[in-house]
Amino acid sequence: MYPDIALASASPRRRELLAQLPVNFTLVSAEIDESVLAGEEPASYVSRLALQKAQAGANKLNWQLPVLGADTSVILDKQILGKPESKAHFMQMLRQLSGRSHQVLTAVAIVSAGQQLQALSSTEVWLRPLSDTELDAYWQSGEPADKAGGYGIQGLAARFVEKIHGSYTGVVGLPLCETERLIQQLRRSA
Ligand SMILES: Cc1cn([C@H]2C[C@H](O)[C@@H](COP(=O)(O)OP(=O)(O)OP(=O)(O)O)O2)c(=O)[nH]c1=O
Repeated sequence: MYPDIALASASPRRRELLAQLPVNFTLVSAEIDESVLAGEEPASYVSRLALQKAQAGANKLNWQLPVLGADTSVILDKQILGKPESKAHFMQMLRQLSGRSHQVLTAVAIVSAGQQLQALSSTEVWLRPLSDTELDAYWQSGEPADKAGGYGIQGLAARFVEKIHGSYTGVVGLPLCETERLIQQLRRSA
């Protein structure tokens, strides 16, 4: 069937989540520079990146299809934590996240030739205290490497999570409630 939308993402999680909505989609790659700008607030950062991913995807497709982009970051005391660059970086991040709560922000953007739609999902996640031995074993699993904040709530790190307040799918990378709402808005305006 002809796709309604393109997903500008290399993330298998986003692909699986979007497949849960009644929408036909195709994939497009969109590499962008993910550096944080000087003085940039976390919410502005994730929103800008989601939009840039969608725009980069739309450019590749010559704006023939609406394109969806998303970005997830872990925020601790206004500090933006991206993916771990090394084991040392991972240990440093998870020691900071251990035994307290942090925020996970996921921004979603849909761009088409005529419009730009955006949503922001914010979730508070509480991790229990984590020992260095547990963290070492978790790093060896390979799971943390491609995850913002160095953990995956949907994977082996599930047992570290005491509670969450907000959107589970938002933490995994694509808040489905907000995303479906944006797709409906797009259809209404078509
Ligand atoms: C906190 C958390 C993040 N993540 C993932 C979601 C995102 O894929 C990733 C954050 O990196 P992003 O830069 O948002 O996305 P990405 O590089 O994986 O994919 P894209 O091509 O769309 O840019 O971390 C989880 O899978 N589980 C979690 O619990």
